[in-house]
Amino acid sequence: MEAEMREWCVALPKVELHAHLNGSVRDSTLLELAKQLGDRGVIVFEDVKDVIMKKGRSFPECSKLFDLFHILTTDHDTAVGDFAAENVVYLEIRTTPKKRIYVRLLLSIDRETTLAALDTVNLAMEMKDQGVVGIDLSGNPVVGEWETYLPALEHAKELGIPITIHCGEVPNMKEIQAVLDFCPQRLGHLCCLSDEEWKKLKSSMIPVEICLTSNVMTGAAPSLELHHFADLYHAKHPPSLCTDDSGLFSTSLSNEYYLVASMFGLSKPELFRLAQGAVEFAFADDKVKKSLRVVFEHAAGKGLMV
Ligand SMILES: CNc1ncnc2c1ncn2[C@@H]1O[C@H](COP(=O)(O)O)[C@@H](O)[C@H]1O
Ligand SMILES: [Zn+2]
Repeated sequence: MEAEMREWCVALPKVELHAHLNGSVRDSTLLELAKQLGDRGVIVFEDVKDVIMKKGRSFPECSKLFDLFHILTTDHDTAVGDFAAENVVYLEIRTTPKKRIYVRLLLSIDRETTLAALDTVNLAMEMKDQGVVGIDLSGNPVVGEWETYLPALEHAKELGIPITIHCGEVPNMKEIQAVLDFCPQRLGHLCCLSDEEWKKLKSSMIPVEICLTSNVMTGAAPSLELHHFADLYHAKHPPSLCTDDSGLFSTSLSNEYYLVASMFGLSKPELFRLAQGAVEFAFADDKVKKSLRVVFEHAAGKGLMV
């Protein structure tokens, strides 16, 4: 039964709206990269080994890892980095497609690098016909002030670039209220909201990127059972299930769907509609959304809903 449900969740077409590129690198890959850097004397492998392999991750531990990600993934050991290291300035990379997948990029403003925020928005604008479809605000949630990101985010809004914001991973009433007032196209997390903010969110109908495993692992949510997904879902507030950092938290999008089924008792048709609904919150253009709708119609036609 459990295995059958897991398989069904894998077969279900899914739309991922909240995945950090470097957070999606597997820990075995990170370990391998760290080992190579250790061998070359760039880092001390023994110092980082335990951080990479540790399972429960508080925010301070996550931010330690974020710093490490930065070193590991900008140190030219990744495929694209190898080309960059030898001054290749334009790269046409080819791959044999196994299955059809649309990939779009959101550019993240990192809370720790306020100065780059405006440049990030301008870059997103420049690259809007090259796969970049939006802006995100993320990074260590206990760092930085909302006011310092606001001008760049306002600029993005004026340019018509869709925005999603990490909000309420830690209790920060002032910022949560300001973010809700800002009214981005999507919001991520929303774990630590007061009753009043909760009400405001629900009346806004802003879609929420729900990251169950991430929230439980970082301690942003008290437990899976008590996660606010259930409340939002029953209030018919639009949620979309996401992984956040599938590598960092050893999860997958199929697993997040499975967790919702096993923890909150959603049926297959309900899970199907949850996945299907996320198409409408994607930042991709209408043409892409149209073909995604067809993917779900076909899947329903093939009897996947039951
Ligand atoms: C756990 N919850 C989280 N909260 C906030 N920011 C997070 C995050 N998980 C990841 N990131 C952000 O994504 C970066 C890694 O991917 P990229 O280098 O951008 O591909 C991290 O450095 C952090 O800034
Ligand atoms: Zn995130």
